[in-house]
Amino acid sequence: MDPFDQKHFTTVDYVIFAGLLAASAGIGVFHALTGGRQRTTQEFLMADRSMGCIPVSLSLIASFQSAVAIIGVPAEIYTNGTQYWFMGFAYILGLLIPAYIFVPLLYRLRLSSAYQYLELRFSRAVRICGTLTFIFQMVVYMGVCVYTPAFALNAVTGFELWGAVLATGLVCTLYTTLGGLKAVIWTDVFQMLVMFAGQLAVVVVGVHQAGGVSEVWRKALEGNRIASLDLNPDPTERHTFWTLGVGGIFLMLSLYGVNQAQVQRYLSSRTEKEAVRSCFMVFPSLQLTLALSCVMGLVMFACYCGEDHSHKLGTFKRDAMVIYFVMDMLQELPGLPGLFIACLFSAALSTISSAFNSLATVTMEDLIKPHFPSMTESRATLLSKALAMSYGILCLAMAYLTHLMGDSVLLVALKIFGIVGGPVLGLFCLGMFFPCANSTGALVGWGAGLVLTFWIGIGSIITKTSSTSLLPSGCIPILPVNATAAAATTATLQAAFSNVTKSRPSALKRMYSLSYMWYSAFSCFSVITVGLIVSFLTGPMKEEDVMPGTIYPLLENMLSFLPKRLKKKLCCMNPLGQTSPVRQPTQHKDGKGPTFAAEDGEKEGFLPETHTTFVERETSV
Ligand SMILES: O=C(O)CCCC[C@@H]1SC[C@@H]2NC(=O)N[C@@H]21
Ligand code: NA
Repeated sequence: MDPFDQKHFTTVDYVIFAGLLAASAGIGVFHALTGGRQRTTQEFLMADRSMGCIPVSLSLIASFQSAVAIIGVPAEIYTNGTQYWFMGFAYILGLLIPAYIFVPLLYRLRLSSAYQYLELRFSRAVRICGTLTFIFQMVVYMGVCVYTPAFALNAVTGFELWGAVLATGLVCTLYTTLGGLKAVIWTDVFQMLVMFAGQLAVVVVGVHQAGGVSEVWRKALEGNRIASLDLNPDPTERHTFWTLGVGGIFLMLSLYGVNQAQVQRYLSSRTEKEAVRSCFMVFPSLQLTLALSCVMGLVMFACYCGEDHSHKLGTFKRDAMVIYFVMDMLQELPGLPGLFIACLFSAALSTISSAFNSLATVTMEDLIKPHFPSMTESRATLLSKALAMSYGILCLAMAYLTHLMGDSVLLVALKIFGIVGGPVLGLFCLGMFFPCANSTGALVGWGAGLVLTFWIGIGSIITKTSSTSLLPSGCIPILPVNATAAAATTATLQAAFSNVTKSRPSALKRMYSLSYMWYSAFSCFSVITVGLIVSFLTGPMKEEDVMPGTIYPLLENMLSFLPKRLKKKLCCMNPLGQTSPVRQPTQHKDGKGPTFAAEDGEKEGFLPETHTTFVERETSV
């Protein structure tokens, strides 16, 4: 069969695709007409803080599992082998740390925006920096998420590119604007199920067509796509156990620990326990989606033997190959191509709707409400809806920008999280774990982290040092490039690689070739290091000046074995020399702000002198 013949949809496929859009829109309308009918920002942005852990956990995954992962991961496995699967190790600490540290601390502060924490701990300026960084990250990321499925489809099936982008964007904007966070969470649940079904169908049919599991395994071994445990400590090595298993932890923390889209879901849970439980429940489903996409890559390899011509045709084509493979596999089974397309757009819709809603939330809570405290509830809700709409339009524009980026979509998305998400993670870690950090230190640290990681990220793109390892290819080429040209290209590339290893790369070159999986960790540590140095230079913060409930006593817990004097030096204890157990506010039952557990002689449930809750006291002072 001519490998270049475009795959065409049957009516069944279009019906399934239209069904997905209709069902999503329906859920949006349902939540606009029921409950409180989205009349308050508490409902529109926080789902009335009434959600259970099952929908929240599925929505947490769907928010950062877009078409990028659905087609980017199989393309990665197909080209470079199963090394990427070690990302699964990062999910362990990447979810345990949020469950034990970030979620309880942020939940008890009863916030709406995660970045309110930065004002409570540091200053208004630090909060604005966190908010603007988040907005930048999500707007760029949204562009990639809208563009990926539409582009890949157009490349393989001639599916009308901008028609798909428009349909996705409009339906998404509709139900996000109508139904608020409740609609976004429940559509995420529905779309997550469609994603599982679509990926499973491709894997089951693919394994069958490739001749069974043992056949897939044998071919993957022959084409050395089964990666061994690579403990190479070299940080410029793109994918090793360290870059994925350890570097990936910081990537996960920047998403599942401090990203507004995820924090908003924790805060929308009906109790702190539900929020923590939803974090734990993410783990098995996340491992399942990772396994499905990795196996899809191996099955694709078994069918096409991994002829790697992506370097010749630009890596973007590599992502389109996955769609080609799927259409090729499911061609004879009417309805399954439509199911996979529905899976692709479910992945995109669930991520984009989460992005719209969280962008509208932080814009309202962090940038607008502080300047218009007297704004009425109805106006605030109307403005939130207008914001969700305008972010929808903006994201269509960003989709076009993605058209210009040349990398594989998975790389683009993960680099964005590293470069932009890492510094925000650094800000939260600086605030939570180092009581002596002050807001000047936080601001300078944040700036340093952003500049440094942007510099490395841009540098790696310009000098093209992000090494895409060219594994030896298999047998039949997928895309009909003439053999001689391909052989010539591979030969010149190998020659190029050989002389690179001969000449000693300069320090700058080595810095540019830092694996993109280290960006999150690198920027996080830069922010903390610079933040602490500047804090000490400008007068460290005193323990009693730090807002209670904004510190996680990590340092004290870790240093508990040290003599008191040394601890006093290290993390500026109060003058009495003992570490005043930082009093964590407890969540008050009747929905008022956090209060503190009574100490000896104090009245249970309220702060001793003022009998007001913690938040009221602070604002009344
Ligand atoms: O799928 C996307 O839109 C972005 C790529 C994956 C983002 C990170 S990678 C670790 C974690 N696992 C996921 O499925 N998503 C996040
Ligand atoms: Na998604």
